[in-house]
Parts: sequence; C-alpha cells; structure tokens
Amino acid sequence: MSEAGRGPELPIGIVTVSDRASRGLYADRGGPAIAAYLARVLVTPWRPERRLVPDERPLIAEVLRELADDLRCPLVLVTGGTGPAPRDVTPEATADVCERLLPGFGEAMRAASLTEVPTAILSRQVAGTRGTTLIVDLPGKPSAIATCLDAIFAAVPYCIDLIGGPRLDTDPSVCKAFRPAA
Ligand SMILES: Nc1ncnc2c1ncn2[C@@H]1O[C@H](COP(=O)(O)OP(=O)(O)OP(=O)(O)O)[C@@H](O)[C@H]1O
Ligand SMILES: Nc1nc2c(c(=O)[nH]1)N[C@H]1C(S)=C(S)[C@@H](COP(=O)(O)O)O[C@H]1N2
Repeated sequence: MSEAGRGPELPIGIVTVSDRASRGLYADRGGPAIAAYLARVLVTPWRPERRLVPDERPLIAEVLRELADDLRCPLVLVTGGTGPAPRDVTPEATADVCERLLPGFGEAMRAASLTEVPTAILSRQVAGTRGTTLIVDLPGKPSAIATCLDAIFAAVPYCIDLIGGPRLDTDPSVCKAFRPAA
C-alpha cells in the first residue's frame, strides 16, 4: 500500500458530466469508454477514480479539485457538457479550476473529430493544468472518446513530466508517447 493507503497504482480521474446519466435515465457509457481506452494504452499501473455529475458548474469544479488536490491524479479526463447548449458548462468549470490552459489539446481533438462529424466544431472542449494534474475535456458522445484521445495521447505523458507529475508509460503498439530527446 502507498503512503495514502490506497494502493500503489496511479489514480486517474474519469468524470462523466451528464444530467440524464447522473439521474439514472440512461447508463453512462462515456466513463466506461474512457476506462477501456486507458486500459489499452497505459502500461503504468493505474486505477480509475470514477465520478458522475450533473451539468452544474460548481459541482463539476468541486470534483475536479478533489481529484487534483486530494487524490493527486496526474490525469483527469472529463466527458460531456462541452457543447453550446445552455446547460453545457464543462469548459467553464475546467477553466475555473485550471491555472493554465493548453489550447493545443482542444484544437487537435476538434481537428480529429472533424474528419468524422461536421458537428465536431460545436465542442468547446478545453484542457489545462492544476498543480501536477492535467485535465482534458472530451465530448459527451461515447464514440468521440477514442477519436479524441488518439489525437492527443502521445503528448500526455510528456506534459505530465513537465508539470512535475509522475511518469506515465504507454504501450507503444497502441500509442507511442513522445518525449523530446534531452
Ligand atoms: N455518458 C453518456 N453515456 C451514454 N450516452 C451519452 C453520454 N453522454 C452523452 N451521451 C449521448 O450523446 C448524446 C449527446 O450528448 P450530450 O452531452 O449533448 O447530452 P445532453 O443532451 O446534454 O444530455 P445529458 O447531459 O442529459 O447527457 C446524448 O443525447 C446521449 O445520447
Ligand atoms: N468525435 C466526435 N466529436 C464530437 C461529436 C461526435 O459525435 N464525435 N459530437 C459533436 C457534437 S454534436 C457536440 S454538440 C459537441 C459537444 O458535445 P457534448 O456537449 O456532449 O460534450 O461535440 C461534438 N464533437
């Protein structure tokens, strides 16, 4: 067991933002899709810290702070609530808690999604850092998750190195993490 008594694996935050899934009106398929992606791509031992919250800015921000500050997740992936509808507030909540935004993540994910659906431009998804945590928004459609993560994951381990987080290693047959030569 680690110091925190929660096991040696790195905690990774998986947050689904959905009014209906959080009320039990449909089963959450976004969180499981993220977990399945991480299970394929990461060789570093990790464990999911799953959260399911309604589209409420303060609640989303509170969960992101908990995962970053209390659980010290190096990576938090958030799905849902990134669009232009009035209740879509995930990008605002992410920006509320991040110290710095990384616009390249959103740009790359929208560009990849745009090869699949013209409505990709409707996602306002952002990414940013809070302490040693990288937070990345993903669209709510479960099918968007692999598309978006494929577009960015090669840069995720080095980003976490640069902010002082733990080393994450990927299975190179799934995603070759890029770390510039020293
Ligand atoms: N977590 C999820 N699990 C399963 N399907 C989802 C999930 N999130 C979104 N979807 C599907 O993608 C569609 C668009 O997602 P979006 O995030 O815009 O949902 P929404 O219309 O805002 O509703 P809600 O917040 O209640 O999920 C949804 O109508 C639903 O069919
Ligand atoms: N890859 C991918 N990206 C996508 C989509 C999709 O189906 N696949 N849906 C788009 C749509 S229709 C919307 S409204 C926005 C925001 O979705 P969200 O509010 O569920 O996060 O994501 C967009 N990005």
